[in-house]
Amino acid sequence: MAMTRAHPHRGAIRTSIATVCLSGTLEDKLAAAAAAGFDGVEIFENDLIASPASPEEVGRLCADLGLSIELYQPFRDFEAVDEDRLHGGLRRAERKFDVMERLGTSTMLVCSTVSPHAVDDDELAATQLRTLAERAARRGIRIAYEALAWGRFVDTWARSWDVVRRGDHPALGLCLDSFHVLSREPSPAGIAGIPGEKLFFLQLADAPQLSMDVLQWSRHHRLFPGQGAFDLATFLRDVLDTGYSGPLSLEVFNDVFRQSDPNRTAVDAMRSLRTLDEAVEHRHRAATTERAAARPAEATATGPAAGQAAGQAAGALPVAPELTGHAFTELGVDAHSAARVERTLATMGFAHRGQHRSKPVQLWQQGTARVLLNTVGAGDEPGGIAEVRALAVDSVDPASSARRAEALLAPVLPRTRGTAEADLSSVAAPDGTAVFFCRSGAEDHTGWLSDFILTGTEPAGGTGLTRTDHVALTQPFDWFDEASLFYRSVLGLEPHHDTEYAAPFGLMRSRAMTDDERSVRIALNSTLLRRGEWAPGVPDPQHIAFATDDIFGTALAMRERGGEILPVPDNYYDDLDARLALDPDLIARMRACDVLYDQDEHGAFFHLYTEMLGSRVFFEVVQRVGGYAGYGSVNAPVRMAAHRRSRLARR
Ligand SMILES: O=C(O)c1ccc(O)c(O)c1
Ligand SMILES: [Mg+2]
Repeated sequence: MAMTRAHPHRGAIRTSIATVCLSGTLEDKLAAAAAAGFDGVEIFENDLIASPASPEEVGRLCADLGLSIELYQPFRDFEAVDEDRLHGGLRRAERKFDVMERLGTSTMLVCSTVSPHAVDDDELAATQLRTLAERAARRGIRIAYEALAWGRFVDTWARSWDVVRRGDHPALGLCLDSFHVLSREPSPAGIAGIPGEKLFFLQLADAPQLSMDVLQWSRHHRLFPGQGAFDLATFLRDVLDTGYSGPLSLEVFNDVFRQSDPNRTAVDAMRSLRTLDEAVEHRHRAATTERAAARPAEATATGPAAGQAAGQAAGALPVAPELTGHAFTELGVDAHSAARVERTLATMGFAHRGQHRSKPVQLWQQGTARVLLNTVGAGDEPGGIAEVRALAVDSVDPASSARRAEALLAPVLPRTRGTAEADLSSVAAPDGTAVFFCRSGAEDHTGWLSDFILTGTEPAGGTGLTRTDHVALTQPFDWFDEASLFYRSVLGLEPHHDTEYAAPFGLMRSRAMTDDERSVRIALNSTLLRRGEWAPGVPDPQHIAFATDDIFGTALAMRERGGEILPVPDNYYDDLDARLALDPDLIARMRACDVLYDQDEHGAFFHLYTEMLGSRVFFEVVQRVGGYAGYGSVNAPVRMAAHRRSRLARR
């Protein structure tokens, strides 16, 4: 499906995905690309070679699926060689042109050579590419030349552009691949100066910032835009400014995606492209506004382009409505765990405020922190099931939030609606967690609280908890990048906290996302490697963190009510003293209350944990002082070891 928004310089943007991004056979990949709504594909040669279908049949299959074949790739190690090798290369190319003709595609990607037989002579490379382009042109084919970041000689976009310019043939143009460009030059200058008609193809990929061999980086760690560290919005903005009118094509080599359900990966890919498109649009608007402000006399000149973009935006992705907080978090509990979770909530100062009119769901509340306990069938988990089933955010416009989620291909969950029950929209996150969009204070159905028969009585004094600070979910290794893009794009959050740390049962990776106002925070954790069978910690723990303005007051009040706080070892406090030389009285108070500590350039962070409740859930209490932006992940290994210890003690 073509993106409905048009760039001011051009028509509707076509979307495309390289078959190499997806797992399976060529047929699996094409079906997945089509189902996710892509307009076209890049056919990766190995996928065709392994297919029993003839090129004509593949062409027809694509046509039947509504996919255009945007590119055939890769043609390698052609240029800057001696005459013999040139003839061999031209013969090889003619055979591939035959295949392309049969497929019905007209752009061939040629990667800059890595051959030991090539020579360092750009003039020769240009001349030979021109010969290739002449042959291609006779067959109605174009050559898109791409600099691999590890090319033997041509290894930057600037040098590939120089070769293309020297080659000077209408059927010879450039392929830009954001990975090769941004892995070498995070903010490349000059791309916008390439004439759009010489830019034949654009491949998009993101990647995490890694210090490693660039070929390994590219072949194993590429990600979809928005999942890594590259500034793709600025890059794409520059490319579109050239007047480029080809497709936006994703080309991601990734070890996990190569093994994942291609339908799922293709949806992730499309979500990424739609979100990138939106980010580019923001850049465009910001730039237009800046220009208009700087040069008022020219405001009318920039007006029409901006107007056109804004007009086209109707029907595009609904902007992410402002979020105002966590509305509730729903825990699934069973007969074994329910009593323990209820007792813990009570000792934390929560009151059982209401009962759902028709479902076995309790509402527990303190301040605006709300936990729903949904009794689910008994399982065979020791200690009982306790897990996060749903998280709900308060949105100023829940209907728009839901429309945005749908436009980003989030699976909409069926509404199980009874009489006088909230008609809340919810979608499924990649790990199955339901995400609800509410307006807790509203009178209409989004005011979901009216579904509960409230006890009427305000509970007598809590422990000082005011709101939900964050919800932390452990993601299966394979879904981490997908999940982080999901929460970012669907909820309009920005990632601002990415860390890795060594924990007792493996290396962990943590990424948190939040809105501008920091009213909703979601933290995702995962192991850095797939886990084996030895995973004696708590499998995939989840937690809800509640905010307090006085951690010591909260801790004492919890203890007065018989609450258990996760014990922290003395070694921890000795180290805190050694590292940070905090006021000894403060350390003594933390030690007495099992409160952990962290600080950053903005402020300080105090936090404490409960024991593990049932299979995988625990609670945290946090106090942020002076704009501390993190999550205390430096202390997570201490917490994990403590949870392990108390689990063993309870056996
Ligand atoms: O890793 C490679 O060989 C390879 C092939 C084709 C591409 O477009 C690319 O970016 C990399
Ligand atoms: Mg490429």
